[in-house]
Amino acid sequence: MNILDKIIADKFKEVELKKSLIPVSQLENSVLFNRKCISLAENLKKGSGIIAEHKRRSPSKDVINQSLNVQDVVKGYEKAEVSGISVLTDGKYFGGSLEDLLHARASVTTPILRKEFMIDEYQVTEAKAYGADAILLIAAVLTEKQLIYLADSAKNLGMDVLLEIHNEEELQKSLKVNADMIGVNNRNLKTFEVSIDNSKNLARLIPNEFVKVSESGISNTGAIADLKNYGYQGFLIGENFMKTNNPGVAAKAFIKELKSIV
Ligand SMILES: O=C(O)c1ccccc1NCC(=O)[C@H](O)[C@H](O)COP(=O)(O)O
Repeated sequence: MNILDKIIADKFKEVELKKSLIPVSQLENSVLFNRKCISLAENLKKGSGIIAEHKRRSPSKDVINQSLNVQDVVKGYEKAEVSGISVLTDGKYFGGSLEDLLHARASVTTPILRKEFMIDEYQVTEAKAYGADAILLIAAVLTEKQLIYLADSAKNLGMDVLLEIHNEEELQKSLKVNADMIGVNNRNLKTFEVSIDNSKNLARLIPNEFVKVSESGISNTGAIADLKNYGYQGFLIGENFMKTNNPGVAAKAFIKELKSIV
C-alpha cells in the first residue's frame, strides 16, 4: 500500500463519520455557501502565477512548520501578491483542518484552493460552505466517471477545479472532465522523489483549454522561468515558503526575484 492508498482508505472512514454528524443541508445553510467565488484560473493568467500553500507537515517531510497561525500566513501571502492560496484541510497526514480554511477565508480575498483528497460530493459541498474558491481532484484516486461527476458538482457551485495528474495515463482519463486547470505533480507519491522534468515532459500533451499548473518541489525562480517556456501559468509552492519563519516575507522576496528575471 503506498501513501496515497493509506490516505484514501482513512478518508473514506472520515467522510462517512462526518456525513453522520453534519448533514448536507446544514452545510448548504452556512453563510459562506452562497458567497460568489473568485476564479483561481483567471487569477493565475493575470498575476504572479504563484499558488502559495499553507502546509504544516507532510508524509514526505514530516514537520515543516507547526508554530505559525494560519491567518498570519495567508495575510502574508496576500501581501506578497500571490495569485492563489492553497489550504490543506487533511488533519492526519498534513495537520490541516476545515477550521484553517475558514480562518483563511476570513483573512483574505485572494482565491483559495481547498487542498484535500476528494472522494465524495459531500467534501465538495463542504469546500463551498467553508469558503473555498477552487477544489483539487486527484486523477490517481478517482475513475473518469467520478472525476466528471465531482468536477460538475464543483462547477455547479461556482468553484474552479484543479485536476492533478502524475502521468500520461492519468491525463488521458482527465480530458473529458470540466476542469479549469490541469496540475502536474512533480512528486512521485511512491518514492517521494521530486522532478520538475515531470511537468516538462507532460506539458505538450495538455490541451491549451486548460490552465497548466506545476505542483511540488519548486524552490527557485529559475525553475519557474523554465516552466513558463513550457506553457505553465500556475506554480504551487508549499514547503519552500512554509519552512521559513515568515512564509509571507519569503513569498514576497521570491515574487520580486521572479519579476526581475521573466
Ligand atoms: O507533500 C507530500 O509529502 C505529499 C504526500 C502525499 C500526497 C500529497 C503530498 N503533497 C501534497 C501536495 O500536492 C503538495 O503539498 C504541494 O504540491 C506543494 O508541494 P511542495 O512545494 O513540495 O511542498
